[in-house]
Amino acid sequence: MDPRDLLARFHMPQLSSFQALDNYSTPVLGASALFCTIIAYTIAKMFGYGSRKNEFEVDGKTVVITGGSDGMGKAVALQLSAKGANVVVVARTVSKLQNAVEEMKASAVNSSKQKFHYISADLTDPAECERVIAEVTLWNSGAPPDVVWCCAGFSRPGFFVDVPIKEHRQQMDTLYWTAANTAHATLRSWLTPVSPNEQVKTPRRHLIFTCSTLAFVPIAGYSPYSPAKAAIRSLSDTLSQEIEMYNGAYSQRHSTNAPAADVKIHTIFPMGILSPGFDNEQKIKPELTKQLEEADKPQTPSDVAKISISALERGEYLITTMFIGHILKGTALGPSPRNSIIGDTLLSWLSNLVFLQVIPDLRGKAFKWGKKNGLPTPNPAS
Ligand SMILES: NC(=O)C1=CN([C@@H]2O[C@H](COP(=O)(O)OP(=O)(O)OC[C@H]3O[C@@H](n4cnc5c(N)ncnc54)[C@H](OP(=O)(O)O)[C@@H]3O)[C@@H](O)[C@H]2O)C=CC1
Ligand SMILES: CCCCCCCCCCCCCCCC(=O)[C@@H](N)CO
Repeated sequence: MDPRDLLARFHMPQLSSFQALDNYSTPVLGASALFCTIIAYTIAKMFGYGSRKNEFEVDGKTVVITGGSDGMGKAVALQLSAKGANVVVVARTVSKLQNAVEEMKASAVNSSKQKFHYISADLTDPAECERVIAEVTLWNSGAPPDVVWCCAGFSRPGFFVDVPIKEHRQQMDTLYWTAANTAHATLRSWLTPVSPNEQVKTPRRHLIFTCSTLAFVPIAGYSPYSPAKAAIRSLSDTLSQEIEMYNGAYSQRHSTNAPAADVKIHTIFPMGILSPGFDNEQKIKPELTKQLEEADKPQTPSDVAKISISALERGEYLITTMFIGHILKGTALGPSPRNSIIGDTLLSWLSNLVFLQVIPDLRGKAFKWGKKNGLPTPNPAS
């Protein structure tokens, strides 16, 4: 059939001709122009154009980074040091922490003013998290840190039945509990009531979690890991609501007991990060998992850190670091607070259309894998 007949059948104007514009009424053109402007404005906003205020000012502030001795955590530590922050890195291995402190000193923007410190602690132990916050407060002349960024964690991939149940529990400890313990100790310190006459001007504080897009979209072979990351996302959403009660009380600080500062919660959802932890997980990752995540092109720790910090500076809450990550978030926004009502709504519509294809595709690939290769051989680490 002649394509022009097809267009005619659907009453569509022939777009090859400029005269086609005459076929539209002024209101339709006006509405389209308005719609395009809103989209352009939203996209410009997403990339930070036009917003002057930095919502994540770290110059002269004190920042604690768990998992700050390696990978993404270390990259964050170096970049915040380059922006003038005093930084404390926390992890277990002392030698790696000492290296990170040396590197932070080298990247400091004002080395005479900035201070750096490390604390060796296993954050799966809640008492250790209390100690970290107490030690940092002492080191910071009695003031709690301004920013706490939870980055500790690693992935132990494998199929659910192949991974010993004890190791599933260990992943929950390493991922969820290191974050929840740190958040608990931090918020207990930040939310201590201060009486109106003891209030001093204190800048907004930030608690940041590091999740993974696997919290939005699970992939076969990550069952030890994804549930723990999904739990962090749920904790983050709960806290983002709960903290509003304290922020509300803070708004009345001159007449009633209230915390010393406003608090904001944020969560980062990276895709693959080319870190030492990633090299380890690749060694034991099932081949099917590698195939299912092949659309992911892992980013360098410093790219992930840079993109995350820029999003924090724009004041975002749920933060993804690349296009596919935005799509994965868009399909799972659920009840989470939005960064932009229009942008996130359009993103979720697009993502939900894309996922009509992705859901059966992932399951189909898993089925085909079993049909072709039979049962998996449990990997050597299990
Ligand atoms: N790599 C990836 O592909 C992705 C990673 N992520 C997440 O991003 C974050 C950073 O990952 P990545 O850059 O790979 O990190 P690395 O694996 O390279 O480093 C992990 C850091 O966490 C510390 N750590 C681990 N366990 C504990 C513990 N029990 N107590 C205190 N510190 C601990 C490590 O130090 P030490 O061992 O000395 O304690 C190290 O500093 C993690 O939360 C990870 O789950 C998210 C998406 C993708
Ligand atoms: C256009 C849209 C297509 C969507 C296709 C779906 C692809 C899913 C990719 C999932 C990638 C998961 C990366 C998580 C990395 C991670 O957290 C681990 N490395 C742990 O360390």
